[in-house]
Amino acid sequence: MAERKRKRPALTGPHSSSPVKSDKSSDQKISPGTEQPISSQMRADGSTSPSILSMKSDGSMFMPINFGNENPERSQMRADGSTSPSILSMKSDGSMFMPINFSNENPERSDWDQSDSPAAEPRLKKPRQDPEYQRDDTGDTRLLKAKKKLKEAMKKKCTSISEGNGDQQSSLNKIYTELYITTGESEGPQAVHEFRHLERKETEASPEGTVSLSDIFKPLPGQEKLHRTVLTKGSAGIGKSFSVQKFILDWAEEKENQDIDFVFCLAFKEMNLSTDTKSLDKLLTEFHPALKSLNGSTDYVKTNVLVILDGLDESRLQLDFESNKTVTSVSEVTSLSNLLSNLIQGTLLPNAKLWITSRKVAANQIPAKYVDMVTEIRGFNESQKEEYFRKRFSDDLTLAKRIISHIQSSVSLDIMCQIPIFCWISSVLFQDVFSGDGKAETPQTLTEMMAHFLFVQTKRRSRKYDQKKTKKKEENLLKTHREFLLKLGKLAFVHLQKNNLIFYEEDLENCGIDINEASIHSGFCTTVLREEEIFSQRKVFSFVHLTIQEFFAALYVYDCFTNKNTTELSNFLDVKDKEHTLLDLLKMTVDKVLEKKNGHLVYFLRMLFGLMVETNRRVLQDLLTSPDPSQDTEKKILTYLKSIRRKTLSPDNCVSLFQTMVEMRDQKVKDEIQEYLMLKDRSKTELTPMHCS
Ligand SMILES: Nc1ncnc2c1ncn2[C@@H]1O[C@H](COP(=O)(O)OP(=O)(O)OP(=O)(O)O)[C@@H](O)[C@H]1O
Repeated sequence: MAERKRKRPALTGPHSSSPVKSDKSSDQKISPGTEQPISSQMRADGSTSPSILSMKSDGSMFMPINFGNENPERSQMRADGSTSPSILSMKSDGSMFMPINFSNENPERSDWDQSDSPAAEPRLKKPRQDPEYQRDDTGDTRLLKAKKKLKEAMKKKCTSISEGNGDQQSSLNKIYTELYITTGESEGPQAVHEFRHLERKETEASPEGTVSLSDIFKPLPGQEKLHRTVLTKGSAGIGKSFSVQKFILDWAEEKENQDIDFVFCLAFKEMNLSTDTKSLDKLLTEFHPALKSLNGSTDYVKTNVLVILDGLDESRLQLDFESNKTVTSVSEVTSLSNLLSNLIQGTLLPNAKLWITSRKVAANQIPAKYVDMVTEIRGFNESQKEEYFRKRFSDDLTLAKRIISHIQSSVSLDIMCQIPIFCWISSVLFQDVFSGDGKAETPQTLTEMMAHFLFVQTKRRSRKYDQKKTKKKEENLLKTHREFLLKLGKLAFVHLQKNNLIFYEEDLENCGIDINEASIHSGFCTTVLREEEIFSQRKVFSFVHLTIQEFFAALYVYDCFTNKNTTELSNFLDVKDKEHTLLDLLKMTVDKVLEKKNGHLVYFLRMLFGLMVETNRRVLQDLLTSPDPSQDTEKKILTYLKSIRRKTLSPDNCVSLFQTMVEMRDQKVKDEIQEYLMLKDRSKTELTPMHCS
């Protein structure tokens, strides 16, 4: 019923003790009651036209593979050639004219009076003339108070994070490593990282087209006006949610973006839990109880607001931009999907900044005309990757060095580690390997990497919690835990189909999982007890990262396929009446996944097919059954994949199939692309859509 998460903010992290700078913006930007609000967001020409943006020209489809970002700013231009942001009359929001709420003149003075707190903000030097300020003869206002409370809450939420070992929290500032972020987007939907090394020098040499996280709302060189909506794309585990968390933390710690008064973060995976209608004000307050101190006033809409919508790909809402009901007031009650589509269109909170993050395959749900700037997180470049390991193992730099050189010794591992989630998995994996006998295995594919990860986590869990350890048990580690691991696989698969990433206790029980066992199986499924009462204070569970849920789902389906246990899959494939061969089942799965528009099962497909290859699953031999070798299924399914690629496929699907073949260690397409890139005169060579995508 709920969805899951990939990186999750610590809900109970300690309060940061970092010094808080004085809030220079607080007496400048908040202008409640004035008719001259946040001028920085206004178009100089006063126009109210929405932005129009071509996210990807059709032409790009058949251009030579562009692993870099040859024309990064193309996608930021409006159709009229201007780069100006959309802007809208402040007055379009009915709430602007709501009477100021005098019902609670000075309700929580004592809370606000925290002048002894290190985080206390300086008071306003001069009393302001507008009524909202006059009501408070000390100059403290409810807005300032709410802003301060919000910053404190955000700091608490974002200071530490759980990266996977449920029992261990890390400081975000300590482990956060700068990411390579470009403006515009790469041409290939999501496979770019597979070959990025081929042109790494080129991209790293030029900072052009790159943007720092804290600058995404600042105008680009040559761009005079600010943009309202930024869409940040990136593949799974590339660091989107981590970036969101870091952006918020820097704001809350008053290090960056102090022109923004309120930062609200709405994660789609959490919004999926909300079923009732509500106003935007109610939604924001549910997610950010700091707003409660405004006692119902919606004056914050007159300040500089940033709303972050994180993880669009995790959304189960149908966003309708064509025939949705127009909503202009934050107090108007409507459905959640209506609220969000109006927010994205700019009819709701027209003056707010909006930041949407999404995996690439799901990002096209938002019409280009509602996006002013596209950025893409491309993961770590060479030096950032090394920096990551040095930070993670700052107390053992020799280990960091060994891991870095080990990763660099394998081309595929090196490429995989451009994606931060794999740096994390590698650090878990190689910490274990290098503290053992030193005979490190070098995973070559995503599936193999995940298989090693599962093995290491199971071993850790066993060391920590298994009371009666016997040598035999250790040797048959995966066999011992097989039943539990496959139940987790079932949970992963059942909910992946529905794009559910957060589960309740009853969801676990429905899959036969003992809650206590799930809780101690940290590293896979972490217990999260919400600190805030968002919708209900209930125990919720999620896989540490979506990629891990996808891998578990693949394990489960692989097991069902190879053991002919297809009754469990009848909701997924039409397998009721007939017995099907493994090859049939795999073919049906490809067709089913390619049918899906949002691409949310493609990583599952990739790893399911990866498991068909013996080398990828050798570390899991006690857990999984091998297919009958006489059927030659591996070869036949590869032939099938190659035959599909000749049919008309979307670029995203082409890439998914390509990645699936790479996962099955088929080198053909990869070799053809490399050959092409070596050519002196590429113009004479004809490329297929598969190569281009
Ligand atoms: N900048 C970073 N510094 C250090 N570690 C990072 C960074 N970005 C990501 N990571 C690591 O990668 C993991 C995945 O990152 P994150 O959850 O942000 O990815 P995502 O892009 O939101 O993925 P998905 O689309 O699957 O949700 C994090 O849990 C963390 O371990």
